[in-house]
Amino acid sequence: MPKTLAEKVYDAHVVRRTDGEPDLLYIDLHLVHEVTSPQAFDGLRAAGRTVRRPELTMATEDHNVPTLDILAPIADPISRAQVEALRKNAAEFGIRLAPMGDRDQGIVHVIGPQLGLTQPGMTIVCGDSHTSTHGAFGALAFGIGTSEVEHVLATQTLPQYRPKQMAVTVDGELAPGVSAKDIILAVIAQIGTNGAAGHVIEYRGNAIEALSMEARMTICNMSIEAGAKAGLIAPDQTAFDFLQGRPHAPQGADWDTAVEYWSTLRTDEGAVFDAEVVLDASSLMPFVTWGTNPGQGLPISERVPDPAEMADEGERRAAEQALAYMGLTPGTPLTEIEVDTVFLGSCTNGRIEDLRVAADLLRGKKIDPGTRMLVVPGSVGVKSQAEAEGLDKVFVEAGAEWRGAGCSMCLGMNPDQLKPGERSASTSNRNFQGRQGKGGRTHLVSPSVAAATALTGRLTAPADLIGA
Ligand SMILES: CC(C)[C@H](C(=O)O)[C@@H](O)C(=O)O
Ligand code: SF4
Repeated sequence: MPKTLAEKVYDAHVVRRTDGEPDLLYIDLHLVHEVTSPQAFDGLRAAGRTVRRPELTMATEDHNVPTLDILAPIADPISRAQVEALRKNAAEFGIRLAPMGDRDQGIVHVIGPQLGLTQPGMTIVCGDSHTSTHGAFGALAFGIGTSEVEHVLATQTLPQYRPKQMAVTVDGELAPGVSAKDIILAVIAQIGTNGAAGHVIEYRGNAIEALSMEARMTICNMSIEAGAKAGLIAPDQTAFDFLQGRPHAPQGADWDTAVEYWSTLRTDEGAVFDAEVVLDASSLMPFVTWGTNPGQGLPISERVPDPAEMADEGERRAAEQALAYMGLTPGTPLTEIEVDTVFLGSCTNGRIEDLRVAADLLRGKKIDPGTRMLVVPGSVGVKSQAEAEGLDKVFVEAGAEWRGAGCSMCLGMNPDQLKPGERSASTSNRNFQGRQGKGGRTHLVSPSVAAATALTGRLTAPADLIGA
């Protein structure tokens, strides 16, 4: 029977299948961070268990780490306790850890691909919803809860039910200044934050095939914001080129064998999807969110929507609440919304290509004097690469702050936060109430919109900078 890519990867990892019970899946790679792992390790300890395959497990510090003064003790007691617990647990259970200051440290979803740990055809889990990022390589990658983290640590397996399959097909050519972030924001605006619930999304079509790995990761990263369990893309030459030569990628004859297998990882002709969504890339504009969930987004040329014009009662109420929280008035052109903060970073858009795109727009210019811009590389590796290319200088000369690696202002679990009432343009993936700090207001944008916005102090499309 013809199978989808996700079904192939899933079926290749089933170690036990019994009627009326979930399948038991083998897990190839388990990524760990400080927030969702302490209780899992406590559970192991209490049961006298060990980690079944420590060499398939890798930990990093990302959510709670400051991006300034990383040698000083972490001020916040909860953050400090979580980071210290991870260090103790990694040492006790024999797991590799990239602590603050280590050259491999960074956001868990940035370092996996960077180190070549993330590979096509794998099952990858982490106690973190944006684990879907790794699906860009044709891996079945998804977030798990802390009790599941404990299960994977103890057994290297996970009970699962077979997910449903959704195809998101994107054909056509993106206009200049329109990026992967705009594709995924448009998809979520179209299907809603619950639109892919219970499904694994496969992104396909020539617009997806034309994307770099960084851009594919941006798209897969936000699958969860459409409610999906995971998102993936068939691995191709672009994926193989990205991986070749990375520290954990196969080498020599093993590389050739791996590529041969990886090349079979595509959806068979005639495979059936439970749902299909189609998008025309050539019709897309830069997208920005106006509300408090990632589905509340519009092309930047539009105006703040009027809840009164929304037919659906639930949608109308959600929009009313969102606008009240965001302090926005219906009918305001989105490009007139002024921000005080621009955040460029996160596991959605904190990779080298994202920094390059933004630096290209900022080179030789100054950001708006009333706006602060934080540039936070997703990992120490991204930071070093950017510095080797002189991007840090471009940002600093433009008036932005160049920081250390971590989740930073993506979420309020570290010192980088919005103050109540402050408004950001942010390249991250969630605009929930209080996400970037209590009372903070978030507009999700692409890296190029972030840079253009930093220059003007209001939501701005890169195309509108021409001649400015
Ligand atoms: C802290 C962690 C559990 C959380 C997640 O699962 O996604 C965080 O990374 C986020 O982005 O909200
Ligand atoms: S960067 Fe943001 S979305 Fe990604 S793992 Fe960190 S907190 Fe979660």
